[in-house]
Amino acid sequence: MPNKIIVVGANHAGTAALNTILDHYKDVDVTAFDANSNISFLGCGMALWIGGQISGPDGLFYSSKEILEGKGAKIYMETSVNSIDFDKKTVYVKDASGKDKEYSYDKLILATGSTPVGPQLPGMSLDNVQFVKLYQNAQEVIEKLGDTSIKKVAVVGGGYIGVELAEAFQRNGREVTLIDCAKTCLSAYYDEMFCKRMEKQLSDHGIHLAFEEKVERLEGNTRVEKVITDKNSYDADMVIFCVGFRPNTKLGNGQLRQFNKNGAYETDLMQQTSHPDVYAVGDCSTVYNNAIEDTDYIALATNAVRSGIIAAHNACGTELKSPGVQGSNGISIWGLNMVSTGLSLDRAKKLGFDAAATDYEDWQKAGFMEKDNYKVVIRIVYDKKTRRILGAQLCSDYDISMSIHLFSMAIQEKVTIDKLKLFDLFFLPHFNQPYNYITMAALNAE
Ligand SMILES: Cc1cc2nc3c(=O)[nH]c(=O)nc-3n(C[C@H](O)[C@H](O)[C@H](O)COP(=O)(O)OP(=O)(O)OC[C@H]3O[C@@H](n4cnc5c(N)ncnc54)[C@H](O)[C@@H]3O)c2cc1C
Ligand SMILES: NC(=O)c1ccc[n+]([C@@H]2O[C@H](COP(=O)([O-])OP(=O)(O)OC[C@H]3O[C@@H](n4cnc5c(N)ncnc54)[C@H](O)[C@@H]3O)[C@@H](O)[C@H]2O)c1
Repeated sequence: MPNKIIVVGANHAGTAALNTILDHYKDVDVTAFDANSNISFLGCGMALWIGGQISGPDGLFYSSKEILEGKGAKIYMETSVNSIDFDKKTVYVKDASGKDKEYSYDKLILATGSTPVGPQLPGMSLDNVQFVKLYQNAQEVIEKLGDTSIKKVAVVGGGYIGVELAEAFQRNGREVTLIDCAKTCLSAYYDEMFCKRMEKQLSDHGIHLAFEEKVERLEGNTRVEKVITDKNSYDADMVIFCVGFRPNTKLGNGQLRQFNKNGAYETDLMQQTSHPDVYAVGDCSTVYNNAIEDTDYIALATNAVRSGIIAAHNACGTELKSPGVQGSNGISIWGLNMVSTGLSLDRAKKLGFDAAATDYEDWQKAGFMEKDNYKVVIRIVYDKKTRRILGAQLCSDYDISMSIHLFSMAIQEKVTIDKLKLFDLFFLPHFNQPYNYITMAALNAE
């Protein structure tokens, strides 16, 4: 077992690694550095906070320096790791008081996460042009929203963050324009028929949609006033950019093997990098995607936590391999719930699969259940040659979120669409129908 483990970055992935080491390996000397002043901020709460759906940010943290130190770790906050000598196994840091220090390790876990993509456009340095990632970003936006002259908010990027924030700003009493260069919102996660349903939900609630538009510049004096796209101009007192994340790999650039698509640290199933003593976890690293049966980049808190646990056990000498991931995800906007896992039909085809989809729409519960009964739309994507399930999407005003886990497991275990046809699903009128839409969609598959 190694004596000394250093964890760089102590947000979701780093905290998961630290907790695993502290809970299971009593004799390890574990030290963590984080450049920020807080640990474990749940970014998912930012929209709920802005939209007034929760009363404040207090519940959005589940760990702290004190909690981790109480379990035996040494935690240095506001301490940036500036460089690493991977041969000498030494990290070089600048501590909170500005002093340079160095620390040696036996095993290193990199959990340096990601940073929001910032397009290089004229006007990006104007006031009220915001990014949303850290707790401090959320605080700043909330503080600025105290200014009632901020009436119009433009959200650039209609992915998960953008759609959630569009709802949040509208709930907050602002006029919202949601801009995306793609044809629709959430297009990385869902096929068009699901995206269109979300589009309708957004426009029914007053969000102005501007899709297939490319932002060219921002205009204003000191404060932003306009977003100029290749097709239109929108008045905006605040502009939020949420056009994706980029892995933060400054410390290992050129020294550790990197994913050809975006430079994330390439890891194996044990989260080990190209250097045997170095692991990488969370948003700075790759995962194995079972749907494509290959290495991939999927930035999610869930993957951060799982990869943190895996790296910690391996760094401490217990071999643990990841079963891979499916990128399962979900969103709930004004009560419209959508969940997906694996590949959409569109993405499967783009990746070269001979893919097909089987769709079904029905009521959630038996027809005689007059209350709280909602329509559900399901799509299951499968490979026509191997019959392997590649993905699934569900959409309803009913809470169908738990159904997606079945498909996540099916993709992980390489279940075929035919196996799903007579799969045992219970029936109780309070919950579902004897001819369950999952069964019906599978039975209808060609
Ligand atoms: C608004 C928003 C909503 C989200 N909602 C969801 C959701 O609903 N579900 C979901 O699964 N995911 C969601 N995500 C994504 C999720 O937050 C990320 O996938 C997750 O934060 C990744 O965790 P991480 O620990 O790998 O990286 P990060 O959260 O990026 O943390 C990296 C840490 O490393 C530290 N660090 C970096 N470089 C250094 C250095 N050189 N020295 C010291 N410290 C360093 C940073 O200070 C930071 O604390 C959301 C993200 C945002 C922004
Ligand atoms: N509910 C959840 O699970 C949840 C919630 C929030 C964030 N997240 C994760 O956090 C990460 C970051 O989220 P995100 O919303 O920033 O990324 P995203 O990948 O979900 O969406 C980015 C969007 O920006 C658009 N875009 C890209 N460049 C653009 C440009 N120049 N102009 C206009 N539009 C542009 C894309 O078409 C896409 O729709 C993702 O991995 C996401 O899955 C997950």
